[in-house]
Amino acid sequence: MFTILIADAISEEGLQPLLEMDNATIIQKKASDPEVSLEVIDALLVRSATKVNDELLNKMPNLKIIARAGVGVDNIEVDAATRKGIVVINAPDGNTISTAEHTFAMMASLMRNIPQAHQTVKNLEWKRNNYLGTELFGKTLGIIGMGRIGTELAKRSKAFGMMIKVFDPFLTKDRAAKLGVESCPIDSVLQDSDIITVHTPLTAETKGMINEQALSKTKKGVFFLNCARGGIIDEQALAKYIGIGHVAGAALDVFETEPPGENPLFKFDNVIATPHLGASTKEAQLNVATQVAREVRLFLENNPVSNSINLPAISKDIFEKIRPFHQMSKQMGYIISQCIKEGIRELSITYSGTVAELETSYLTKATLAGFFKNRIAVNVNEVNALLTAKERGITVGEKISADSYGYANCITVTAKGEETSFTIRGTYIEHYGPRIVYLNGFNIDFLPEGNLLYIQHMDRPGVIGRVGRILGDYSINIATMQVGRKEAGGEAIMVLSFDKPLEDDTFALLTKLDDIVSINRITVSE
Ligand SMILES: NC(=O)C1=CN([C@@H]2O[C@H](COP(=O)(O)OP(=O)(O)OC[C@H]3O[C@@H](n4cnc5c(N)ncnc54)[C@H](O)[C@@H]3O)[C@@H](O)[C@H]2O)C=CC1
Ligand SMILES: O=C(O)C(=O)COP(=O)(O)O
Repeated sequence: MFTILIADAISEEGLQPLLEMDNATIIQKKASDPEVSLEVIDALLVRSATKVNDELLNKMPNLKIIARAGVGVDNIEVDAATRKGIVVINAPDGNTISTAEHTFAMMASLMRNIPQAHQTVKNLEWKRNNYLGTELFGKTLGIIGMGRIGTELAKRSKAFGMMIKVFDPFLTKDRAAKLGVESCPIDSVLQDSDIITVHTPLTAETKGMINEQALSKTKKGVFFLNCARGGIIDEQALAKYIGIGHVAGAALDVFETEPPGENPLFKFDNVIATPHLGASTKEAQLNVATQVAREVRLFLENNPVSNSINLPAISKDIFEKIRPFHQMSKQMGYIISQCIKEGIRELSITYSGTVAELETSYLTKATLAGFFKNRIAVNVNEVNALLTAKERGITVGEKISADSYGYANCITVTAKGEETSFTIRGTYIEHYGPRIVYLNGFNIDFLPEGNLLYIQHMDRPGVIGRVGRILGDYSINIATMQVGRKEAGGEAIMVLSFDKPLEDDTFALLTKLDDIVSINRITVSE
């Protein structure tokens, strides 16, 4: 049973995929509501109002996924979520049109003084001479950030006869040409534009990117728009430049603090504002809610998600192909972790045969997840596997090899510690399942599941019998048993499986037997 918290106002109609789940309880309350038991929540859905910070995440140990029903994830501490292995997803294109339309509406309103004039009419005033506007036609619009919203705004503005200059370091010349915009350095956008609008995410790099220095490079009489994020345009600097009459006006949908409270910009009649309404249309809200609700459901039902911020996208088709290897990789990581008794400094994984053509990086992360399970307190999964390895100084290597040891596919994992190293190899056989075919120098063949006992011993008569006798004396049923050796009379291994975990006292007796080199209890769950 899953518990899903919808912490902000999200379209009920869009939430249908979640509401229809019969194994989920949906709670629609603020995360700060004392009635909400944060510790049981599996999935959290938010818009921009809820601040998902480390403090909140620490109260949600069961949380597996955070869904942002919108684009900007600056209200979510993605690094903190990643460290905790929590997947973060958003709805990247559900509100693009609405936000582009809102930006355009703000631009048109600003240039024609519509909000100010509207208010005077309602106050029974008729001040036609106070509101001389400016045409959009023939003006240069400077767009900083030419992503989805910037692009849709450019299309609409071109239809109004505007010239478009764009600054976006990730925009290629080809794409700019296709869109009919001029791609140029930021200073050129600042110097030549009549109206400047920002459409970047709020990041360390974009925060305050329109500061006093940038404003000083603009034309006198320039207009500014911010329908992206408060803070991209420095509010104090903007107020100063409006105050001295350099900036002719500004239209703002977003603020450094929301709600903004007292703000130096509000005293200017040529500043118009909306309360973060860019995405507030019926259509956008239905789109974003449906997108995230579908993704959260897919995720909870163990399927891949496409719009993750901290996990590489993987299609359902590809995921279906790697699913068996994914499980086997986790199992191998988990087995290695129980066989090598020290901390490791290196984990290298070699893929051969058909598996080498699949998304191997996902499998590498699964191997690490298996390795860290039970070694560290944090839940490690594909989201935080590489980060966790890095934090612990473990080098992770991935190789493709042409030698698949006669199998259609195989994965070889080697872990190296200071003193020891351990190698395991597995193959997946269609209609038969995963098999471990090599353990630290020995060919073998066993199913990596359940309660296993891995014994390294000398290949001498009676060893297997002595092990069997102790198990028999304690009424322990051996489900399967596999043996392997390099040469007669040398070292050998046996791997046994049981229906129940082996008790401590039985295990202790086995460790005392002659000719046993090492003995490991291994549990492979999932
Ligand atoms: N007011 C509202 O209600 C809404 C606001 N937004 C905001 O709008 C932003 C943009 O949304 P989309 O266009 O959908 O995102 P997007 O990811 O499609 O586009 C962002 C663009 O900014 C560019 N960029 C990143 N760093 C840059 C930099 N330092 N300088 C110049 N360009 C840079 C990227 O290359 C990308 O092309 C979102 O991050 C969000 O904060 C989004 C939706 C609604
Ligand atoms: O999608 C975005 O980035 C937005 O800013 C929309 O925010 P909201 O969901 O309306 O709080």
